[in-house]
Amino acid sequence: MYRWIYLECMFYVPGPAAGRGRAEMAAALPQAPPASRRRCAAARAGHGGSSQWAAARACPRPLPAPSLWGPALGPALPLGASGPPIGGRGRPGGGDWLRGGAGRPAGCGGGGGGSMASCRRLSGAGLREVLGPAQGLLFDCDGVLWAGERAVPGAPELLERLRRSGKAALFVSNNSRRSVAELERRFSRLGFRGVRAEHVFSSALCSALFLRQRLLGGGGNGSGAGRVFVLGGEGLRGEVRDAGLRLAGEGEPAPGEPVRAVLVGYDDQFTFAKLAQACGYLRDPQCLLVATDPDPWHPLSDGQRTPGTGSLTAAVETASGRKALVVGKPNTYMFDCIVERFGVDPSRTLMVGDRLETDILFGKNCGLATILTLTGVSRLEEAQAYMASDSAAAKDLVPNYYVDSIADLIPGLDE
Ligand SMILES: Cc1ncc(COP(=O)(O)O)c(C=O)c1O
Repeated sequence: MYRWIYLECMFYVPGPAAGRGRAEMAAALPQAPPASRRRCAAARAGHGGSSQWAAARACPRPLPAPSLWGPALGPALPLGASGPPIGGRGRPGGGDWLRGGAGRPAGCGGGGGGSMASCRRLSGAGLREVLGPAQGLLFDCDGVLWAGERAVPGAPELLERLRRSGKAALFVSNNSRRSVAELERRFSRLGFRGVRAEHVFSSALCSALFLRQRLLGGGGNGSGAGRVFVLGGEGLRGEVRDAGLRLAGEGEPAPGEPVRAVLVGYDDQFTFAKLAQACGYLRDPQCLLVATDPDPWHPLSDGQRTPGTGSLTAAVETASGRKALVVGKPNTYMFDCIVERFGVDPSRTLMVGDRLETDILFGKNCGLATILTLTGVSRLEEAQAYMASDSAAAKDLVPNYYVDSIADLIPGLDE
């Protein structure tokens, strides 16, 4: 039986952002203090702050089993004392680290990590070749597991078959609309059995962890840390509160208490007045501008599109003259959160997504082999166009493999 392997305190470079154009898409996360290893060693030695939590946050341990559904899983490590090191694997500027591979794991199976993506249909014997050595898969949610309120046919069965094959599954979503608790209920409602909130890494959760790290430095209860102005709904606001931070406009502000961050998420009540308020806070250069995800738009069932967080972030960036730090895919921060909690071996982990500019680039940035599924946003022709391009940046958007639907992966798994 396979097991996730804990990679102790690895250092990566946060991925350059992409989505609506890599250059102007949100910046990679800022450089972190090179504290990860020290933190880990200190926590193990009992100097990690609030003991058990600090140790757990600093030093994730291998899971007892890869199954993330059953009792065999064992407890997930708590995420919450500090969040993973910010950009802890980084080196200044992000630059062209994708080419060089310093600190990056070797490729997985058919060419994750540093090797060239091939955009090959995954079928027949190739399915077993790729899925066989994998210890686990990361799944994007919308467009991969479900579309709106309908599960992709065969998707619940695939997760069940992965569980029976002893392979883990975790979920990475740029959707900042809902809390992970709400997402857990959604999994259940759509027929996905046994998925728990701690298996889900949303841009709302990870943004809250990121802000906690930046504003509280991994400890404290939020008092005196200043407040966060959130452009977003209750799901996002709840994650920020749960991370121990206080929201602008709620409760009694202490006299002179500053707003230390503006967090832009999906806000379907976005207004000119809110934009102006955000810009007012951002006049203070100490006030962070953070966005949950770079998604420019989302498809609707009638073929129309609805604006995504990336559109709102662009408005705030333009009006404030500031550049947002974008936490969600393709930035590697979500993967850092996963590694902190579960510890995974990137060289034996596959990333499955439907959007080239976020999911596939995220997989690439994290050193994972990637599978594009054609049930969502991106088309095969787009991947082929990126592959034909002379631009190295475009080639980073090419998946290693593609399938028509994730149900096509089922024959590659043992009974
Ligand atoms: C507001 C919002 N953000 C982001 C996403 C993308 O989510 P995912 O990363 O799960 O595809 C969606 C998908 O519907 C969405 O509605």
